[in-house]
Amino acid sequence: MSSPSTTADWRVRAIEGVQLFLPPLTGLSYIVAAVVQCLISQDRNSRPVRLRRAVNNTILALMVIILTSYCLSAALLSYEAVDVRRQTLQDSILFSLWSILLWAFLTARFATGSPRLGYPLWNCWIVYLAGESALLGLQLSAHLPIHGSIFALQVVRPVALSMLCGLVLVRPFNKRKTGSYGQDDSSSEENRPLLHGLRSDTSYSTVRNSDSSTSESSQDTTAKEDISTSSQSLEVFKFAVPLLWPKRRLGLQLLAIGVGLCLLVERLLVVYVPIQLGVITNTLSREKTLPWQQITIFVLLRLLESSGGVSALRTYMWLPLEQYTYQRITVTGFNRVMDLSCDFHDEKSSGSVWHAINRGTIVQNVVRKVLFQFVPMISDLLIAITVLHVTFGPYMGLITATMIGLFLWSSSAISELQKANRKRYITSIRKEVNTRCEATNNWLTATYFNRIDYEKHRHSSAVNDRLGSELSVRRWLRTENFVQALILSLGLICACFIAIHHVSNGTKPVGSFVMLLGYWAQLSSPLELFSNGLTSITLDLVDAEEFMTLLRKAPSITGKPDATELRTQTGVVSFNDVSFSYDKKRQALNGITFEAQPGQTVALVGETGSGKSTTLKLLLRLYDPDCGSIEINGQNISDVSLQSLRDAIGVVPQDPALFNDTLFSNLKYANQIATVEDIHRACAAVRLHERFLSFPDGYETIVGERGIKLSGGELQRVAIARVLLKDPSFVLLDEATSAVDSETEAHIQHSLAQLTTGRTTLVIAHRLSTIIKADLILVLKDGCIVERGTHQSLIKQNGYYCRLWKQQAGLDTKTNGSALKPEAPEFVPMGMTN
Ligand SMILES: Nc1ncnc2c1ncn2[C@@H]1O[C@H](COP(=O)(O)OP(=O)(O)OP(=O)(O)O)[C@@H](O)[C@H]1O
Repeated sequence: MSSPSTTADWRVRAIEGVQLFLPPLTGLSYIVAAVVQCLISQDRNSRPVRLRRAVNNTILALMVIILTSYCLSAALLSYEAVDVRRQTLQDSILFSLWSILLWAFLTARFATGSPRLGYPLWNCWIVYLAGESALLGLQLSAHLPIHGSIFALQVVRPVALSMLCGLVLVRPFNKRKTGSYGQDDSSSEENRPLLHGLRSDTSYSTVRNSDSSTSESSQDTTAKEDISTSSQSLEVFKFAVPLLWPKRRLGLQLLAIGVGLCLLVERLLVVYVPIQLGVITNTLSREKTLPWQQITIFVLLRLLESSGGVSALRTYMWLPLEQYTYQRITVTGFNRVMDLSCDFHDEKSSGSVWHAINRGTIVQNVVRKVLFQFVPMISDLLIAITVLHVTFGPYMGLITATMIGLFLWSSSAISELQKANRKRYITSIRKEVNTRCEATNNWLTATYFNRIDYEKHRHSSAVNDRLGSELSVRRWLRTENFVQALILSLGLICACFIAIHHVSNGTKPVGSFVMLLGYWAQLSSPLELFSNGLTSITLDLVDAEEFMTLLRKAPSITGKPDATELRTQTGVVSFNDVSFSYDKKRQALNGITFEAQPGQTVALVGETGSGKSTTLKLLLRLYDPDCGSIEINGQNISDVSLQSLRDAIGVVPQDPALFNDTLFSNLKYANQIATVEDIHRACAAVRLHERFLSFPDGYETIVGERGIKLSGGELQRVAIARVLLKDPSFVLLDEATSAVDSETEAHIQHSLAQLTTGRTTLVIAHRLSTIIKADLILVLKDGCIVERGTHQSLIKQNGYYCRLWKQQAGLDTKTNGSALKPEAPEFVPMGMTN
């Protein structure tokens, strides 16, 4: 072999340039493509494609061939370099070593992760194909002397790369059905978008939105776990940053800028402290006098770098920002839950919703960890590689990069391995919280059935399950730490050899060795932080995503932007051929048509589950009908604002609930501008005023959770008093007298008569005796109106209503001795008494 005669040839320079820049540029393109892919991951078409085993193996084999060819090239070139000292050889060896590092990473990623194709990988293949082809072309045209086997390896690589790229070209990017290379990935969990099901049909998905909400919910967790931590972080960032940036708060924005500057200064300190230490050592070894000036600078830099220095200032400035973000996140989460529609609230488990709202602060944690731990860590690593590369030459840079690569790869590989453990851990935490919530919420039921011990046992086994799964996660963490410590030590040994070699040769001063030790220490801590942080951030991300799910959930019932106010002056309510189904499988209402004239009372009767409550829910727009329309005074209720609609309607529910507050506050809840006199008058109307005054604390009596400290009759009358205070135009009564004895019922009937006077009323009744004077009685069966008319006309029809009436009469005769006693209380609207 002879040295090239045309070293000044531009082609040689071009070869050097390609060899120098190809590996880092490809690495960079991989990162950029990964980020871009993650940013557009919501777009189904851009998601990576899961591969068949055969294609998978072919790709893996080709990647291994390329990796091996670089290993062989490095070995052959090194062997050649023993005899021939030539700069181009050194460049080629370095190029091979960097390529080994890159391809080892790509191959390991492809082999250990669930194999999938995506832009990042395609990108690397294409860039490398271009680079290797250019190298080959330049080498041939420059007539550079080249070893036969090295040349053969140089030819093998573009061929293998072309085959890889060919696979990309043959395989349609967006193929969704089973094709020559891909499986139908529409069902693949791996290929679900990050926030799969989080837009409208979420893990909190409603029966209405999804036929298979349960299975989807459980798959959600799996899908979330399958997505890499980095892409999850980006998703959280995309979502959280607009929420966390203090818009229109100049003071806070300045603080945020201050925090950014502190981070920058901290990075500069990371560079300068070890350099300064090296300078002191060099001065000491040269001059044998104390370099006071250098030492003072070093001490100052160390002070600034310590936890009492710049980082303390950063933390100080971060505090108001942290409070701001907490306020925004918690308030936004709570507001969203309160704004969601009835379908969500029917479906939810309160434990998981509270958990999700509380865990909203995790979003803040993720942002904080990424901003203050991960971004600085990455920049510290890049700085360390650059400084060591510049100080000790390319091999030191290579060793540092290899060590970092191995470290990060082992972290993510172990993290991948403990995916199942982590999933179990997360599930067990949820189970523990839910068990606790359910048991305490249902304490009374547990007591009725003497199941307190059972609940205690259930809770304690949930806690044990949680602790058990936590133990395996923590054990894996220890293993991870051990592996990483090993990698760090091996890296340090290699680096020390290179540094000592330079120092002993006299090419570098002793100070550079001290500087290396300083950098290594600086490298170790962020890397260890990374390994611990990765697990905690993965867990945080699952929680953060749960919170994001909540925020992304849109209410299914909303007011139209051009909604008008409801006109309530007359008070006609009409249902026009209304049909509705909760789950789109079973009809709850079918072709309901009726009209309630102003001030009239329309009664809904029928067997249980026939759709009576659903009719009232539709009028309140808790749900929208699937077809047909509901009108009030000729206005379709879906065209008026929800606010004005619900303002106009008063509801006395079957099972009234109060807040755990005083009687007075609970009554005032119905009308914030009601005076004490108004409240007393309303209570007097329902015959409760005297009774409340007789309580030791009077109106200040705390009613207990959901009003547990009041009797059923009292509760029902408080509900009526509240509607009286609200003074609505329409009244909906759902079994308002269901929980009372005959005497109380008589009182309540009196109150109801007052309440319904002049108001259009829809009333649900099981006891037909309470509605015999209603203007219109609708008899429902299986969601349809089977009979309609007044009591007398329905009895004359001798149909279903008549049978019900007779049944109840018989039942009443058996139980009370009188079927429909003439004195039995009847629901007689005030307007109908004469
Ligand atoms: N949130 C819901 N999700 C799914 N199905 C529901 C829901 N609420 C009610 N249903 C179903 O819709 C049907 C009608 O229920 P609805 O509550 O209107 O009956 P009802 O006539 O008021 O019964 P009851 O007299 O027992 O109160 C029932 O079959 C019920 O199981």
